[in-house]
Amino acid sequence: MLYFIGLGLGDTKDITVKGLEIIKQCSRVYLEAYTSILTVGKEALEEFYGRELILADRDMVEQEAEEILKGADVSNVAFLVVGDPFGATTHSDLVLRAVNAGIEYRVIHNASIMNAVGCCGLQLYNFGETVSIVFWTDTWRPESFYDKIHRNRENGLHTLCLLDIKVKEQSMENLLRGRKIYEPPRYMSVSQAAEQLLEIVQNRRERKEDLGFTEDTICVGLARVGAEDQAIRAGSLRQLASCDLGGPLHSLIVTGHLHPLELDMLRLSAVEPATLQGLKTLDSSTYTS
Ligand SMILES: C[S@@+](CC[C@H](N)C(=O)[O-])C[C@H]1O[C@@H](n2cnc3c(N)ncnc32)[C@H](O)[C@@H]1O
Repeated sequence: MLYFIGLGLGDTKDITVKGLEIIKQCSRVYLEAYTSILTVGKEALEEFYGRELILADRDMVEQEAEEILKGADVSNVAFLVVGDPFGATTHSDLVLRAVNAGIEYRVIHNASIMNAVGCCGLQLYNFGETVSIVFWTDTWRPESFYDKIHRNRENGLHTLCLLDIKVKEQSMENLLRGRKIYEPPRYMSVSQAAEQLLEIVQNRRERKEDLGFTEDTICVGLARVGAEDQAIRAGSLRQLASCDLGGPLHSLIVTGHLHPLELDMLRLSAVEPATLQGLKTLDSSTYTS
């Protein structure tokens, strides 16, 4: 059996009892290490689970999947994923490979960033399509995520923006020389994402194009959701561009239509209370309906 086990978002202890019991009786345990991270690190997980973990990077999962599947038809193998195994990243390819190889699989779910963002007070029902914001380079500066956010806002919906993670990247020089030397990992911060969005707003303004949102649109920055030191900041896009939320991982929400209850929740984490002050509120009796 191949088990896909979600580890949750915070620390070692967020694994479910069921997940932990399964890990303890698996012959091999892989830790997927490229779509998300737990800031506690691999060693802390190994100590808590009492098991050695095999790091599974993108190359291993995408090109050497047979290695992971080896023997899973006669013994139990676990594939650990931070968050939920099917939250944002589906790992469908590995599921299909297992099924094609006649290997049974089972999923042990856990909290995902896809639902935990509700902690900022925005209703999960009011979110549209999730987008990924990628690190720009000198020569590659896509703007497609801006259009998706724009479309969500036209429908009054909030947009969860997942922010780029770069692990095991090679510099152009090392790549060309075939040297397996990797750059330090990079995790996009809320301020970096907001900077890129502000630049797109500016570009579109110069090109006199339709603006889906501006520097004054209310956004929410979230960092290390689920961890003891999680941080949430609500403010304008411009304010979030100069907001330091500390270590990874970060997510950004661009709000759509705000219900008064959502607005009151956002006020609890306002960067600058005055920014959210002018926006309309409802009489609190409305909340109970
Ligand atoms: C591919 S998604 C995560 C998928 C993961 N399996 C899950 O269910 O949460 C990775 C992105 O989600 C966001 N993210 C994940 N965990 C987070 C956390 N604890 N706090 C804030 N953002 C987080 C970051 O933007 C990160 O780059």
